[in-house]
Amino acid sequence: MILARAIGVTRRYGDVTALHDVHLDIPAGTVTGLLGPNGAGKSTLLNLLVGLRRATAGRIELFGGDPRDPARRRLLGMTPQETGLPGTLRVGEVVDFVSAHYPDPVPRAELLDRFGLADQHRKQTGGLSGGQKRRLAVALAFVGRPRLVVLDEPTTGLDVEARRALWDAIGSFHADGGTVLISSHYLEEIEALAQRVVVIGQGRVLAEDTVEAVRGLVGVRRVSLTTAELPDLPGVLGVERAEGRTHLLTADADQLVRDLVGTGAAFSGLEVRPTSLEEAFLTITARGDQPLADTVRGDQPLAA
Ligand SMILES: Nc1ncnc2c1ncn2[C@@H]1O[C@H](COP(=O)(O)OP(=O)(O)OP(=O)(O)O)[C@@H](O)[C@H]1O
Repeated sequence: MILARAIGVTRRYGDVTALHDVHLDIPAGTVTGLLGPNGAGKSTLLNLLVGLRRATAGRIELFGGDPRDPARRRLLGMTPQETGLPGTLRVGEVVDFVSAHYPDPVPRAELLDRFGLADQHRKQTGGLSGGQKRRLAVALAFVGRPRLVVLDEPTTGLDVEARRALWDAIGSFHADGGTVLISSHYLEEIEALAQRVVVIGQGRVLAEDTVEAVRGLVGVRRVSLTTAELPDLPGVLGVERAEGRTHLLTADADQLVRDLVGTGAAFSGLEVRPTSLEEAFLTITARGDQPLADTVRGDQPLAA
């Protein structure tokens, strides 16, 4: 069953096209990760799916109908990228207030325990740390036992321990049959949580696949060296030259280095480093608007 669906959705803000002809299905029982660099259109897509914004063209379906219908919205839990909590209310009071909107809310103690906030229930939210506020904001998305939870970069600003605690809570919701759509900049976050990943760049869906397949696509390494003449090497996705250095992009740095040594070419200052996800996206999306799977091919240089 498909819980949420974008059908040929375009969204413009004035002259900016934030999303262009996006198709996306969120099947029940899955954790889908939405991955993309800054400004890719992730928040816009999430906000459209939950009915906070309207599409310029195309259609959104939430639980088979209009996402603005309150009866449908009640089956949804959402934590937007930025949340404000009333600073003078206590943590427990905020949970009670939100719980009152749902017929069968998760009991307060259970919810706070699940999100590592059990000790904080008497504290005013204004006195919570940034990480605690974020955890509370995410916990509130789960209070009404939603069928679908939408989380927009839920762990931004959290330390490693808090991030893991949140992953555990999201993971156990999924283990109980829950459906989650989560956006993130962090590949490891998507790897930890999602089975399926949708890569979005410049307002378009560039890839939609298992986490493993997409990791292969964006797992590009940068091999840098100083050399007078670069031999022909297999598996080179792109070549850049800057300040006397040659930078090769490849999905298999070990093999590339073996091949390089095998050619007998003279080189110095060999360095291998992972490209960041951001960098990989910039390189890949710089090629234009082809789907990622078509873009990352060994026979095409990625960078001019
Ligand atoms: N309210 C708005 N008014 C004008 N332009 C907007 C508005 N919201 C988003 N945009 C633009 O739409 C594009 C997509 O933005 P969006 O926030 O959806 O991206 P994102 O992938 O969520 O980015 P980030 O990872 O930085 O949160 C960007 O170019 C952004 O500047």
